[in-house]
Amino acid sequence: MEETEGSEEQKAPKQTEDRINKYYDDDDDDYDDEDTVLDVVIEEAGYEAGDIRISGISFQVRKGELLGLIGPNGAGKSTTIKTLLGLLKHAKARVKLGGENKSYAYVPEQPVFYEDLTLWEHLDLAAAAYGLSYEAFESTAEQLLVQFSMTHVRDDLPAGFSKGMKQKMMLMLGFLVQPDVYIVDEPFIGLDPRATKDFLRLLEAERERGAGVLMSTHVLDTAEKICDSFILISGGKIAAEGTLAAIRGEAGLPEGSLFDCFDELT
Ligand SMILES: Nc1ncnc2c1ncn2[C@@H]1O[C@H](COP(=O)(O)OP(=O)(O)OP(=O)(O)O)[C@@H](O)[C@H]1O
Repeated sequence: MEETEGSEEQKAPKQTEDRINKYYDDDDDDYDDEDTVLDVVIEEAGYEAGDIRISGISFQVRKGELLGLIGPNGAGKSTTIKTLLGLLKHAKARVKLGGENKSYAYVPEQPVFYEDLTLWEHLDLAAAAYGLSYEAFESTAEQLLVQFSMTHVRDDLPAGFSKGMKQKMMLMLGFLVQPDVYIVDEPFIGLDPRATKDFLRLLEAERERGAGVLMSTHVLDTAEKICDSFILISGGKIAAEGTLAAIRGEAGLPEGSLFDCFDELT
């Protein structure tokens, strides 16, 4: 089986699971906030020894919270996500997962899939990797196919899917396993308005269930409407963080849109 369309750093959830768990210390006495589902402290990280690309980036995601990771091109958003997934060798970082099952799903920006597995087989594989019963898998997968208008391509190979359909498949794989934490890298590019709405509705339901979400995006008007708080990264460091009100305060724009604040602060 061959994987396509993603770099080595964009592996599907199962393959990064062991790496993220490596960082998790069950016996850590400092970790006593039961509402925190993701706790990240990145001292520094880069792709080569001695070449630091991000530093001093720390944040927490609580149950039900949607934290938006924003910043200009090259600011360090993807590097932050790769670091917290344990994909960068040159990183000084600490990542802790909380929640009921200490589970997470990573939805990469570039779809990653197996050439010779159908959409249904991908869902089946993800469900098996996360230990879902066949009954639970079947009913949730059927529901997701309907919700994302993908029932007609259930038994097709994703290589023949459009960009948006591939993106929908990645989102479905995440939603299928109902993790404690979603780590989503730029979900909106490629989705049509209907799919965006479907995605946001499902995300909202997952947040109501108690899942926390870290979402990197450039789509600031949507981010402004849906995120509880933000981290603005610029030049590999945190330039501003907090609620929209806090970001407005940092930018000196009390009525400013997230877009205007972003412009001012970067
Ligand atoms: N694989 C890589 N090897 C070396 N340097 C990299 C690699 N990927 C990113 N970088 C560098 O790390 C820095 C941060 O890049 P990163 O991809 O994290 O930015 P980003 O905020 O995700 O940008 P974008 O919005 O364009 O996706 C940049 O200087 C970039 O050139």
